[in-house]
Amino acid sequence: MTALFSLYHAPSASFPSTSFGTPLSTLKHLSSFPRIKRTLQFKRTLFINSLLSAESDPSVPPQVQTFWQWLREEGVVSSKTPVRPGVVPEGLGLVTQRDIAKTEREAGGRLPMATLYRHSSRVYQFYYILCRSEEELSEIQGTQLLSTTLDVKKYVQSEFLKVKKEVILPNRQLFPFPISLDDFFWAFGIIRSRAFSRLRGQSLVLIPLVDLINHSHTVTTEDHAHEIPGPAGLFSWDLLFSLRSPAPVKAGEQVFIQYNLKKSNAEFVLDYGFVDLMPGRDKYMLTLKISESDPYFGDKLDIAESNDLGQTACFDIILDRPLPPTMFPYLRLIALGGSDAFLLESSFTDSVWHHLELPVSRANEELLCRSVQHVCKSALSGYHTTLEEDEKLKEEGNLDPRLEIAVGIRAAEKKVLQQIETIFNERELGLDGLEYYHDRRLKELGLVGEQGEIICQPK
Ligand SMILES: C[S@@+](CC[C@H](N)C(=O)[O-])C[C@H]1O[C@@H](n2cnc3c(N)ncnc32)[C@H](O)[C@@H]1O
Repeated sequence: MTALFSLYHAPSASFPSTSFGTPLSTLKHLSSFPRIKRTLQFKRTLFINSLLSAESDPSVPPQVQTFWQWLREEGVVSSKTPVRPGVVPEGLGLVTQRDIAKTEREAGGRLPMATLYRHSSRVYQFYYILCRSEEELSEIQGTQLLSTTLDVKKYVQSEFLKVKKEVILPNRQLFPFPISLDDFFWAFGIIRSRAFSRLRGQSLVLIPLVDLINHSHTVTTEDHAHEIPGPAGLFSWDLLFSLRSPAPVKAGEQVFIQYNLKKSNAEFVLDYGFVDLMPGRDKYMLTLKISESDPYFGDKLDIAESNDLGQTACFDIILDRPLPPTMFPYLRLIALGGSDAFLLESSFTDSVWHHLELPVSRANEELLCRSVQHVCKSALSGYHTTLEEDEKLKEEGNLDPRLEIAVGIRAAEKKVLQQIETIFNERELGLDGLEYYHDRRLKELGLVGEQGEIICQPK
């Protein structure tokens, strides 16, 4: 693995594993902008002669050429740097200047951390989901992506008001122009899509140049950021942050990393502005809840909690994958009542979950099937198009890229909902053929004959 860049983070601290984007929960814990150290030290001596410098590549925007030139003057990059900025289908990217195959030696230079350059709108054409008009957002009407987007928007808006009051207004002279909510959305987007996260106890770092690296679904490891000891100045030694290509790359090709293996396509759109081709990213989150008005609420909650679930449980349903294993027991627990309520008695405390892993009674299984079918139907009725209409639009092609993403997201959600519906429709049709708690109990007691008949005396 070749190190593309290595850089020093002052003061020294450990760099645990790194990837782009950070969980929203992490951001929610930040009451204001994350504190970002102002200086970084890049390693000074880097790899091989440039075949084509960024400043001689006319397709690279002038701001990036100026930036690259400045990096050269600062000694951050040199003729030996193995990559250069290049114009690629994903906007800008890092293109190799020679074959990259194995790890080599590095040294350091300095780079002001606050140096950020605004990208052309082309690169970020998908990004501004937070800034999209009502009309554009209506294309994802009914989707979980829309509700998450609106929640995030509300959160960022409230953070903006706080930052404006506590930081911007009292320090007006520090800002070259008035900061609007849209500027704040832009900054939020930059951090979400470009910052390295999970560094040094959850802080975020923005690293210009390194952040030009794009994502590819063909990369199956998030192993690209490393912490290595090395020289951090003339007389100092520290831990260096090193970005490495996860795979060998031929000269002139683009280097990619894997941004995140776990995120859904909706999260990809929200964080990075594109959908990924990796299978398993199309998901629908089904939220199930034990109602407070349930006469057995307390008992059910105890059982859920002793099995690492709660009053509310969220299940990620993935397209073309089986349902999460704990979903059926939880559904049976919610639906438990009537003559099945004996399972909630204290004598069953230790075994109830085991019983819920298999069908309890016809009534219980039928109730849960109907409830899930109802949830799916109601979710499907919230979209303003049908799956067939979406598929037709996709087939016709020539969609505006933003619309293509919207259609992709809403079609994927509908496919998952239809998949869930089909599973529960088929289950309902097969209710008569299932074995329930009492059947199993009679078998255990030896009260069922060869032909399935109930016998009076144990065999
Ligand atoms: C960390 S930046 C990478 C550099 C970026 N391409 C640029 O021009 O500055 C992340 C952004 O690059 C774009 N990007 C990265 N990988 C992509 C991919 N596989 N497909 C489409 N866009 C991608 C998205 O706009 C994403 O938000």
